[in-house]
Amino acid sequence: MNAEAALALEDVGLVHANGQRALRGVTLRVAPGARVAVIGPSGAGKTSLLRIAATALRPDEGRIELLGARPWQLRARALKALRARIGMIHQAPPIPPRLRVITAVLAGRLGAWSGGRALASLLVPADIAGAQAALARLDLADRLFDRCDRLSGGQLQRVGMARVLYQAPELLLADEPVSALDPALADLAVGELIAQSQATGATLIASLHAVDLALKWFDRIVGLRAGVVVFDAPAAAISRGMLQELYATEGSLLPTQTPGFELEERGAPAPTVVCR
Ligand SMILES: Nc1ncnc2c1ncn2[C@@H]1O[C@H](COP(=O)(O)OP(=O)(O)OP(=O)(O)O)[C@@H](O)[C@H]1O
Repeated sequence: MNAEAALALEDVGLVHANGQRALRGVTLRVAPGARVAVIGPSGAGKTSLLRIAATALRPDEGRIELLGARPWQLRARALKALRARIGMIHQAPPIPPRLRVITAVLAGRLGAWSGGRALASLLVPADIAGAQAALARLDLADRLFDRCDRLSGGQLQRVGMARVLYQAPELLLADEPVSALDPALADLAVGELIAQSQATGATLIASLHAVDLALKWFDRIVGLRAGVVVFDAPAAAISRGMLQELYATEGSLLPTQTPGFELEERGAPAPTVVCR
């Protein structure tokens, strides 16, 4: 594998502890700074794929390379340092309910700070302006000192996103990051993830439920079904037929956030398309 990829998966397979296979023969190469959306029906393996990229799960088969390293060959300290360069936005962020919003956002940099600074920041918030700026990007600056258990699901989702924007990781992973947001906020939030990648050069890989959101914002779309990559193509080359086939198990109904979204048939895909 080439050391320059932000993420390189080669023939990766994953079987969950209960014997359920989630991924099979996944080969994917994402260059530094690239922006990739992963789409596919429920149970396709999107979360499993992102958790492998975040080193939260170890593949059972194949090889993974992350930011120039082979994570599962690293010693504990080096693996921790690698993880501090990766930011994961969860569908339901794992934030302790009693935490204040500001503390939850500042926690984004705990992995990069010294033990003393991290501890001090939990007691007295260190960078109020920085946390507020990250929240303002998601229209949430006025909730800075609220407790997280006083927030709605959509607000909490945006706090989780602000935390990772504040972290400013080299590899930004997002697992259905806007599933609890209304269409206008979802559009704003995905736009901010793209802006972050453009401003910092971070690689962005996001799984998205809404196909129209993926096509609007991302350069490259990976279609996953039953744990297998069925296409990997520039957004401009995605055709209605490819999407209908991807969502065939859901009656070919495309999940979109815009009612009546229609993708015009674009004919034969461009030559760069990889269909499996
Ligand atoms: N912790 C787990 N234990 C056992 N099986 C799991 C676990 N997590 C996921 N699976 C199974 O692995 C497969 C892929 O699941 P995954 O959550 O990765 O898909 P997904 O595309 O993210 O789905 P969704 O869009 O519904 O969130 C599914 O068959 C699922 O049932």
